[in-house]
Amino acid sequence: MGSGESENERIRELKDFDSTKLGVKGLVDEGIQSVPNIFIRPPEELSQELNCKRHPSSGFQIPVIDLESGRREEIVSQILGTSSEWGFFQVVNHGIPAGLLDGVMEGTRLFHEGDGETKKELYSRDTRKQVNFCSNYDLYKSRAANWRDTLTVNNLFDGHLDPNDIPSICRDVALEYTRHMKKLGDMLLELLSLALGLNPNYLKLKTECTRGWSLVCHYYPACPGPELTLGASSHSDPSFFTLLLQDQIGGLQVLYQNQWVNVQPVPGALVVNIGDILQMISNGKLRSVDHRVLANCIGPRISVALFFTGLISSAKFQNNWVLVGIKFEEPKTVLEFCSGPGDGRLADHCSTEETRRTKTNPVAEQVFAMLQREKNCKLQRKKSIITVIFKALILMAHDKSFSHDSKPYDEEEEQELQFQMTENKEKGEDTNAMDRSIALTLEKNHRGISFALHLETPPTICLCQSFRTHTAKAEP
Ligand SMILES: O=C(O)CCC(=O)C(=O)O
Ligand SMILES: [Fe+2]
Repeated sequence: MGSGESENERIRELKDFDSTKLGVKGLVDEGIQSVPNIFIRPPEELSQELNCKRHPSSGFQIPVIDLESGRREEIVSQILGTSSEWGFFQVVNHGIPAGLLDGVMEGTRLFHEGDGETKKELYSRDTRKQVNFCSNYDLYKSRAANWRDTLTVNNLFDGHLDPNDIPSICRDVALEYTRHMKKLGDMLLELLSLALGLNPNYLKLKTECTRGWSLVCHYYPACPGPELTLGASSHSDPSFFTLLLQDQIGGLQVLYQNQWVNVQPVPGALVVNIGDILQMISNGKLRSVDHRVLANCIGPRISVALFFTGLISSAKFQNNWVLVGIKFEEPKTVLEFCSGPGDGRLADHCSTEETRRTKTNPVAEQVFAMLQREKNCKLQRKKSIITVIFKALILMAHDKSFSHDSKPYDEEEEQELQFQMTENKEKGEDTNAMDRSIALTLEKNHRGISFALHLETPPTICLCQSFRTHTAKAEP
């Protein structure tokens, strides 16, 4: 079979799988005895894997932090140490009732093992829908599908989540779980702020990141050929940070010193991992580390992740964040970050030697000048200005000089980082709101970070949310 033909065959298989709307669990229920081709990892990846141990027996262990032990300073220092070294830690004595942890796992199991019709109705590839069920959000983009199904509940817009959209079988427990976890999230944000040498309320007030969240309930069915596929491919989380509850089966691995290290299940513990945004705004002091989940023949494995992403909401605009340079390569960092005139505290704490030296940023100044001049211009014009700004940001990330009159970027870079511009959907009394704020998504590697640009005085670029955008496009 020629490569064109085999590609067509693959797309047909993907579509067949997708159209069942029952995910991997549906395949298993049908009694399949081997792993279908669409799930099999590329040969070079598999052979690489065989060269290193799939189940590492190294002595490495992700730190487990007891939140009720000893002095706060000690806990803060442990969190700083592990967040900068591993990007991961586990917490015990976190205050979430054991019954609630069991309840949310059971709710997840009941949903995934429950009524097929409910699953079909919720099946969608639109990751921004408030509630959706899906197998492999990146099905048509990834090289191999993962052995996993997922129910997602999104609370990304202020007060927009209608509890009735959550499947009744897990509705109450999901809501109670997120209420409790938000409190824990806020407590961890205090510790993370202290770890960065900031006022304990700093990250909570500046990012409001625990107000917007995605609850992601994974189900990894038992797999007939676990060595051929993965439960979740290697990725870093596009969140501020993530709180994860896993069952006792195991399979989650973290990349540490170029080795995959198991995140050993600890009864009652929650896994905390730093996401891309916290890595960026801390200029890499806190690390967002790649992790993955192995497929397993003794499943199902269940895990529940809560991504704190921040709200998409005008409340963010009051923060006056100005983000003037980001870097997507490892280590992902913000080259320059400040939060409005006279308040560059986070930048002061986290900026690199280089950004500290060049306190004012020529690109930022040009951007501000442009925005000030164009404050009352039409939406179309604003969009083109924003495009220029983002090209500037990328250029900064690539360390090139930028002039708004010259041709500021090369086409290849533009292709690599695709722009998607969306008008801010926010509705309200104020009919001008849409004209005054524009959301924009910067996408790389099928993941996106979205920013909102507010054209009031002072003009601000706000980091709104980071999310996987790969589902928005490329569905054949
Ligand atoms: O299931 C797990 O243990 C991890 C899931 C995960 O990494 C994610 O949802 O981003
Ligand atoms: Fe993850």
